[in-house]
Amino acid sequence: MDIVYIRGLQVETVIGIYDWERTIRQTLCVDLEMATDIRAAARGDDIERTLNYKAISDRLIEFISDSEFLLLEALAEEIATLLMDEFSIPWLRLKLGKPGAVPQAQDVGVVIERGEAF
Ligand SMILES: Nc1nc2c(c(=O)[nH]1)N=C([C@H](O)[C@@H](O)CO)CN2
Repeated sequence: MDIVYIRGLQVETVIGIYDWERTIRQTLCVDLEMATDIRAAARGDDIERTLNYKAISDRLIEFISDSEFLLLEALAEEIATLLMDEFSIPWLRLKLGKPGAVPQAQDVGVVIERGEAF
């Protein structure tokens, strides 16, 4: 199994359970690992045969920017479903960090794995 990844993608959005959080935009940090087999793309030197991290980053930015979830958990599940459906990803590991949420912590958030690796 091979991995195409995106690390440290920063996106501003409305997210949080408190009233004050519904009135501001906060920065989330996305780390994403996606299972794939890169051999066909490598053989053909062909972007069409692999997971295009630029296209996936653009989709993530669009979706997260437009969303207004309360919980990171809810956003993470929606992102996983969307990416697996739209880009035919069999397995992914997604980390959503909310670095500003707890001032005493460097970062807080969730990590999920969905699908089956091969
Ligand atoms: N497991 C979670 N815990 C908390 C979340 C969350 O989304 N998932 N959210 C908050 C607040 O919105 C927080 O980020 C404000 O500082 C608290 N705990």
